[in-house]
Amino acid sequence: DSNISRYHQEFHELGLIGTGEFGSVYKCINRLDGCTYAVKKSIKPVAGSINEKNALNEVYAHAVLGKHQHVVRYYSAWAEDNHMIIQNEYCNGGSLADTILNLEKEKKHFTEIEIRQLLLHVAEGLRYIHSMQLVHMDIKPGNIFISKEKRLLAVNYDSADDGFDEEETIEEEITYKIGDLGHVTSVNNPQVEEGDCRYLPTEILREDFSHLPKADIFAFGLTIYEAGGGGPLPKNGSEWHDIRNGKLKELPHYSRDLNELLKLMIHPNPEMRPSAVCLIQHRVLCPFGNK
Ligand SMILES: Cn1cc(CCO)c2c3c(c(-c4ccccc4Cl)cc21)C(=O)NC3=O
Repeated sequence: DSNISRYHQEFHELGLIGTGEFGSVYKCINRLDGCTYAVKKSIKPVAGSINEKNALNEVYAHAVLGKHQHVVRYYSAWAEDNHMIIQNEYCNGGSLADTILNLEKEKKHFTEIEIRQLLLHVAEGLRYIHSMQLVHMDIKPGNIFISKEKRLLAVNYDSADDGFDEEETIEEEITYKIGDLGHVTSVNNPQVEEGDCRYLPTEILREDFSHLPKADIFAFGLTIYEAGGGGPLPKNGSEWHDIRNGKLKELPHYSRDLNELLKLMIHPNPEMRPSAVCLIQHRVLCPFGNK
């Protein structure tokens, strides 16, 4: 019956995990399958408006980008009492933006190995999206979500005199996933909804949409630069232009190779930036030469 909300019928709301102009996101347990989901509720856009086009875009993109381990999974979407609701995979480790903030607070940084793992996961997700002739158009730390899974690695029994005592070695497996498909569009579609200006390449500002996948690579390069401690990124002004002229501060904790790769990813000429496929084969990501 229409006046009982499907949302409250199907989900037990655990709490608010994010708000913004996009709407509000709740951590919910599905009453039927007992699993946890991230559910975004946004005001239903006016029929025929840009917002409605974007809202439908997001659902179409999720439907096309079915299951990939480095893209946040979509389960369902529906409209009720003037709201649009989308039910996605819940990633229990927060966003990359949260991690970067926490690292800055504790004066810590990602190791080069951790940066490479982040690069590889997101490059895999981008390769999949681009292989479907789609582009994300809003890659940034706030849209990369983290799933942490504890795994029992080993159990050691050493029999002390009073019998067994076992030691468990638990490893935490981290998976990065590309989320928020609200700006996804097709490679050949001339209508582009610009993403966050801090990660926007100049050619998009100039409405040159001839190399859209490379706009994702540009934003991805600045995302890694921020994860490596190069942030916070300018929204405008001379610093903004310096970056678009290919000027990036050296990241002192990381290899020359990695610093060179980031410079290539934000190259002013989109054709000079490596594709997602090329990134995955890049020696920085396959340091042991396993091509
Ligand atoms: C603010 N926020 C925090 C989280 C949890 C991270 O540990 C989160 C998620 C999502 C989303 C999301 C983004 C865009 C569209 C729909 C959703 Cl559900 C937003 C999220 C999403 O799709 N999956 C999430 O885990």
